[in-house]
Amino acid sequence: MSLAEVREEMVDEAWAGGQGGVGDYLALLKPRVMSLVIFTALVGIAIAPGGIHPVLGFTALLCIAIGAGASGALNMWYDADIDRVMSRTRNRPIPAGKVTRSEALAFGMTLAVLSVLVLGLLVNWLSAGLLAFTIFFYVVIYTMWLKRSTPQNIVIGGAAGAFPPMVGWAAVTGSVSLESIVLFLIIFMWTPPHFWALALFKSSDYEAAGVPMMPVVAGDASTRNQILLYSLILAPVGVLPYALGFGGLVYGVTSGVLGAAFLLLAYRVWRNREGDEARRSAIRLFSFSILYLFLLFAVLLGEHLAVSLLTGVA
Ligand code: HEM
Ligand SMILES: CC(C)=CCC/C(C)=C/CC/C(C)=C/COP(=O)(O)OP(=O)(O)O
Repeated sequence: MSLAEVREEMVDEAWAGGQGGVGDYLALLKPRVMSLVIFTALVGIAIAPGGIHPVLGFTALLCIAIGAGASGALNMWYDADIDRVMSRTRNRPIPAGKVTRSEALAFGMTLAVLSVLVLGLLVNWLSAGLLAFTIFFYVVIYTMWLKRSTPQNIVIGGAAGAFPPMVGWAAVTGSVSLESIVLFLIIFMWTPPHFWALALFKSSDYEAAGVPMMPVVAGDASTRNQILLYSLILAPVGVLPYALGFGGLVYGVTSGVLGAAFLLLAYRVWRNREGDEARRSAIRLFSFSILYLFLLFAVLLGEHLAVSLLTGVA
């Protein structure tokens, strides 16, 4: 069945009520992926200079979390046809028949509007504007446009995932400064190797769904070259917070070691092109990519908190 036929069939189902429970609505928020998005936003909030009242800081984080979840629900609303075809996603609430597309749309829109309004009214409008832009970028620019039209989809669209620390930083400072741009750049350079490593061993899924992901369009060899290229840029960009003085020595050393490990795994993906070893290398890089980003931001946060405690400066 083509995507157009799948979409047609789903329109007929759209107004029949689903039997979704709380768990299905929670799944619409893509909680596992969004947990790391939310963590990077938390770090943006925590290391921004000047500090913020804890209640407001918590409110900002909650709004970012709800906005991120809302964008996940809107992504699942639009991508229901693709999700039904791919083995990795066919048990999601919409293809599984638990939630209808219109229910997901209403749920996502309500949460998106609420998260932006509350952030604007209670914290500041710069961060609310950035949050609205991030949701728009993921749902409209990435999901509705680029994902189905170009193999550069995740390079450009992936910028959405890089905004959350900048939103957090803006919630505290009311500004966008070099530091938050560097945090953006780290996630921006990280996204292509993170996703293409997975796409290398899931490419048949994307091919079946007609999604022009890099390995489907340009082939595995070109994807491997590009993974290595982005990893070569990512490793030094990851050290920039230290070079610019907002990450301490512990961060400097850790980011250097983590960057070297990332590069080594990317090199192995580049070198191992055949059989089981190729698959294992790609899975290893994908899994490590998540640990890499988590540890990088965790060390930045941990060292910042430790120094603040020792010097008494928040
Ligand atoms: C356009 C950019 C991105 C694409 C296409 C992408 C794609 C994916 C896919 C397909 C998975 C596989 C499993 C799943 O669906 O749960 C995944 C897992 C994951 N991604 Fe990404 N990702 C992107 C950006 C990000 C960003 C920005 C973050 C966080 C900062 C992130 C964090 C994660 C995490 C934590 C997992 C593991 C989830 C689990 O344990 O199941 N991803 N990603
Ligand atoms: C604050 C805020 C709005 C944050 C949004 C952050 C964001 C854009 C994260 C992107 C991560 C993600 C789930 C990509 C999946 O791509 P996909 O949708 O192609 O993956 P799929 O095949 O699993 O649906």
